[in-house]
Amino acid sequence: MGSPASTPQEIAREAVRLLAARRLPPTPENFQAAYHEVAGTRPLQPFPLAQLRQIAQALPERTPAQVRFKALFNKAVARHSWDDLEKLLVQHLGTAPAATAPDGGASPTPAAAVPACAAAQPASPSDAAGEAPIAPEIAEQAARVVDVALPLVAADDARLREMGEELVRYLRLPQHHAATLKRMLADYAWRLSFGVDEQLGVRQALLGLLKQVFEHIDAISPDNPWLRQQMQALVQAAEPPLSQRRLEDLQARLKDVIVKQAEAREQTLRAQELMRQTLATFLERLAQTTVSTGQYHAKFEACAQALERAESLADMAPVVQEAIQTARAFAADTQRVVDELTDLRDRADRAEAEVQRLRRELDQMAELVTHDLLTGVLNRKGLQSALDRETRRAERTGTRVCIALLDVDDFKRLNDTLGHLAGDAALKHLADVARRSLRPQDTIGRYGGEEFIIVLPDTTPEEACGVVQRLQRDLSAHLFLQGEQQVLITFSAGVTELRRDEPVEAAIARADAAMYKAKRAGKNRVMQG
Ligand SMILES: Nc1nc2c(ncn2[C@@H]2O[C@H](COP(=O)(O)OP(=O)(O)OP(=O)(O)O)[C@@H](O)[C@H]2O)c(=O)[nH]1
Repeated sequence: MGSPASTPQEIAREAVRLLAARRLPPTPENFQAAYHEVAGTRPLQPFPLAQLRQIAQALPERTPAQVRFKALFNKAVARHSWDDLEKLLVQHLGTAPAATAPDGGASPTPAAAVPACAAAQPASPSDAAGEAPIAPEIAEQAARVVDVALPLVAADDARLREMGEELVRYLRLPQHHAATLKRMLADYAWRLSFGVDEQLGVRQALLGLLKQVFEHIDAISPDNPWLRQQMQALVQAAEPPLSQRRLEDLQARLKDVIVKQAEAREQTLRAQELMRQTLATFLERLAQTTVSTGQYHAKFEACAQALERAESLADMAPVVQEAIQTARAFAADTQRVVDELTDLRDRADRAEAEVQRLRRELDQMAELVTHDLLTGVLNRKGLQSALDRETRRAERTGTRVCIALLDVDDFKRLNDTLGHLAGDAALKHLADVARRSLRPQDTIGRYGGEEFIIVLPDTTPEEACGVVQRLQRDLSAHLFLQGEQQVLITFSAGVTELRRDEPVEAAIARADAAMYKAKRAGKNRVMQG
C-alpha cells in the first residue's frame, strides 16, 4: 500500500485495488470491509430491523404488563433506538446492561442502572442538582410501605424481593439521591407490575377451581336440605373479595359438609343393605312355607278322604300311619323354617346393633360440626372458636373486640300465633338479614334458642352499637313473609367489649345483662354493658 488515502474518493479507489489484489468479488459487504480496512475505521453494523421485528412478533401478550412491554419494544425498534431497547430490557430483567453497546462504542450508563450499586454510591452534587431533598419521615414511610408488602408481592419472585430490600435499605439511608431513588422506584414499580399481574391471575384461577369443586360436591351430595344450603353458602363464599376470615369460614363449612356427607352416606348404605337382606330372606321363606304348607294340606286332605272311605280297622291303619308320618314331616319342616327365621332375626339384631354403634360414632363426629343446622350461621361450638380466634387476633394486633347478644322479642307469641315452623323460618330470616347487613369481618352465631351473638373485631362499643342498630333498621326494612302475611321481627341487644383480663363468659354475661335492660326498657333497642 502506498501513501495513506485521506479523502473518501481515495479510500474507495484503494479499497477496489485491495479487492482485486485479494481476488475477492466486489460485493457490497466485501467493499465495505475493504473500505474500513483502508480507512482504519470500524465497520458500522446496520440496525437488524427484520430480526428484531421477528423477536417482537414472538413476544407473549398474556398479561397487561406483557402487552405494555411489547408495545414499548416495537416503539424502540421502529425508532432504531438501541438506547431505548437497552433501557427496556434492563428494566424488564432487572439486570445490568452489556458492557459494550451494539454500535461498538462504550455503553452509555442507562437511566436504569443497577439498583444494588445505587444504594452504595454517594450522591453526586450534579445528580442532585435542582432536586428537593426527601424528608426522612416520608422516606421512612415509603420504606415501610415497600417492606410490609414485600412478603406478599415478592413471595414467588426472588429478584423483586432483592430489589425491594435494596430499595428499603436505600430509603433508610440518612441522605437520598433523588435521581437514584427515582430510578430505583421506577425499576421496582416495573418489576412489581409483573408480579401483581401474575398473582391476580393465580388468585382468580384458584377461586375458579374452588368454585368448580364446590359445584361438583353439590352435584353428588345426597338430597339433604341442610347439605344443599351449606353447599350454596360455600359457592357464595368463594366469590371475591376474599379475606382471611372468609377463608376460615369456608374451611369450617367444608368440614361440616364432609362430616354430614359421610354420615348420610353411611346411614343410607347400611339401612339399604339391611332392608335388602331382610326382605330377600323373608320372601324366600314365605314362598317355601306357602309351597310346603300347600303340599301337606293336600296330603292331609287325601288321608282324610281315605279314612272316610275305609270300612275296617285294617283299612284305616296304613292311612293313620301315613297321616302320622305327614304330621312328623310337617313338624320337622316347620321347625326348620322357625330355626331359619330365628337365625334371620338374630342377624337382623346384630345388624341393628352395628347401626346403633355407627350412629353413636357419627354422633361423636357430628359434634365437630360448627354451623347451626336451621339458620346456617355458627353454632355454639363455632362461636366459641370464633371468639377465641378474634381474642387472639386482637391481642396480636392491639385492637379491640366487641360482642353483641341479640334476643328476638316476643318470640313465644310468634310461635304460638303462627306455629313452630313459622318460628323456625323467622329465625332463619333474621340470620339471613344479619349475614347481608354485617360487615365482612363480623361473625354471627346462634347462641341458643332465639339468641344470637355477633362478634365485632377491631370495633369500639359505640361502633358496635351502630352496627347492631343498622341491623335493626335492615330487619324493619325486610319484613318476614309468612304466606301472605308480613311480620315485623325485632330484637333487643346488649353490647360489650371483650376485656383482655377476663374470660369470654364474663363478657357474655355482661352483654346478657345489658340485653335484659334493653328488654325492660321496652324491647327493640340496644344497650351497652
Ligand atoms: N320455633 C322455634 N322456637 C324456639 C326455638 N328455640 C326456642 N324457641 C322458643 O322461643 C320462645 C322464647 O320465649 P321466651 O323466652 O318467653 O321469650 P319471648 O317470648 O321472646 O319474650 P321476650 O324475650 O321477653 O321478648 C320459647 O317459646 C321457645 O320454645 C326454635 O329453634 N324454633
